[in-house]
Amino acid sequence: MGMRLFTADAMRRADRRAVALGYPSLLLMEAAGRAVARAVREHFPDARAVWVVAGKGNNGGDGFVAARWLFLWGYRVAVYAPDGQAGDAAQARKALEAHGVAVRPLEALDLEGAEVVVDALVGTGLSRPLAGVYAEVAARVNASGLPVVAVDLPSGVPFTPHVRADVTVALAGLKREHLFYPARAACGRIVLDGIGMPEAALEAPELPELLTPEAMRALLPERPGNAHKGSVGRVLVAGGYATYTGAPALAALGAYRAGAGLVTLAYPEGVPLEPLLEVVRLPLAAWRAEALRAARAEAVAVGMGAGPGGPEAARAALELGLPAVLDADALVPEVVAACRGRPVVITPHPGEAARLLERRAQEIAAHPLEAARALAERYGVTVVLKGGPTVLAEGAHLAVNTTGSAAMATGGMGDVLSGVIAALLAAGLRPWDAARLGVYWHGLAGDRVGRVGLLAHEVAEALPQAREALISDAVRPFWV
Ligand SMILES: NC(=O)C1=CN([C@@H]2O[C@H](COP(=O)(O)OP(=O)(O)OC[C@H]3O[C@@H](n4cnc5c(N)ncnc54)[C@H](O)[C@@H]3O)[C@@H](O)[C@H]2O)[C@@H](O)CC1
Ligand SMILES: [K+]
Repeated sequence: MGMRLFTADAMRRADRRAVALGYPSLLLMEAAGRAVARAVREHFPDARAVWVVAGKGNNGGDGFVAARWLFLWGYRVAVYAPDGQAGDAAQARKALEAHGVAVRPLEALDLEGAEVVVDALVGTGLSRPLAGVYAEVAARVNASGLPVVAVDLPSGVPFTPHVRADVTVALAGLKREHLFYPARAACGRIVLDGIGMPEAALEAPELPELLTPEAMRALLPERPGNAHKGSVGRVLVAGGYATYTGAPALAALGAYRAGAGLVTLAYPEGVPLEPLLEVVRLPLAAWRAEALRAARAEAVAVGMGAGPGGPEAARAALELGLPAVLDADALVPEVVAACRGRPVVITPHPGEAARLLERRAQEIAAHPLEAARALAERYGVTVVLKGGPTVLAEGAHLAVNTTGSAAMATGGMGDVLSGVIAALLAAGLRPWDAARLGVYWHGLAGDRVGRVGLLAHEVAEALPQAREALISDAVRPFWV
């Protein structure tokens, strides 16, 4: 089973399924609280005094459990919470108080002497922005500068105000707030703990898939020992325009670094292309399919730096009937609308997606999952909606990438990605597999180069070693 990205509702359903399977919910809370206590011990090994702020729901219950274990491990512990817990959370509170640990009201919060704060005010049960004493506690915790370990989610996200955590212990599964900004920025380092939740309870194929190293490794095309340059994928890159001489070259580089055997670059005659020794050049007087056939390609990437010639280049490339990646200047509604049901991957950024959906780019960026799904529905193609994180859609399937960083928001990065996906299509992968693996691998390569100042060609250069790392099991997802 692939890993899924949960919403609060979906996690509640998983909870109920676990209970229906016979799994006692108090055991989940015990495991959750203990995982939080362990996270405190591991991430702040020098701390001896931990203050816990807890709410009325199960998130608070996890906080009481964490406080009990920290107390038993010899920490100085102070716990602040309102009265009125019920069910498991009330039990967890009693178990803590049985050790003689007093729970004081939130209003009495005094952070003097604390070395770490555990934030267990609210988790997935948040129903409105924090206000009153909760908002005050969040503000005081933030202002204290003390390290914060959040239980499941930093309390208050995705609204403001919210707690800003250094470590967030995600329970049972990752939620949207752990992946998407601005909430993600409040999480700090994210560690996922399974809390003993039965696998069957977590099965939720309707939810977006999270791209994991295991799942992506399985998609890597094999490279037979007797491969030759014509047998592992021939890619045609079509693009370029007066001032955009680097974009198609970067796509060609991406395709080669992702394993293509031969890359041909078609571009308008007279465009002074960046030199790339290994690329076969195909200068054209006009964008015509007959001319492009000469490349004998198995997949095509079109649109990178094509300027106003983008739509024409795309029409000619699509006439070849090959699996295709449409990017940049090829992403106009009339062109994409002709691709329904064909093996076509489109790779818009929010601005291009806005053009295709006739919406505002801010709207797309604020609701990327919904936008990717809408694009897939409207155009009947495989969608790669680039962003932090990149979101993918095909038919009813959604996926969210887990590699890459804001360092990859630089010129040419998307061109490399188009080349990578085209190489994977040429190697025989289905569009959904080529798109998911391409996005994941590209991000992984970026992560290996650095966190700021990345150049697109460096990311392309890092693709082979990222692949080696993936194959040799040396890649850990960000939540481990
Ligand atoms: N399967 C799971 O994921 C498990 C989840 N557990 C914990 O349970 C949490 C969810 O528990 P609940 O559904 O009880 O919800 P929470 O405890 O997250 O929040 C609900 C409580 O917060 C109050 N509340 C909501 N919005 C508020 C606001 N703005 N200001 C002040 N109070 C507010 C509600 O009235 C209610 O008392 C998870 O985040 C996790 O920490 C664990 O106990 C173990 C199992
Ligand atoms: K919390």
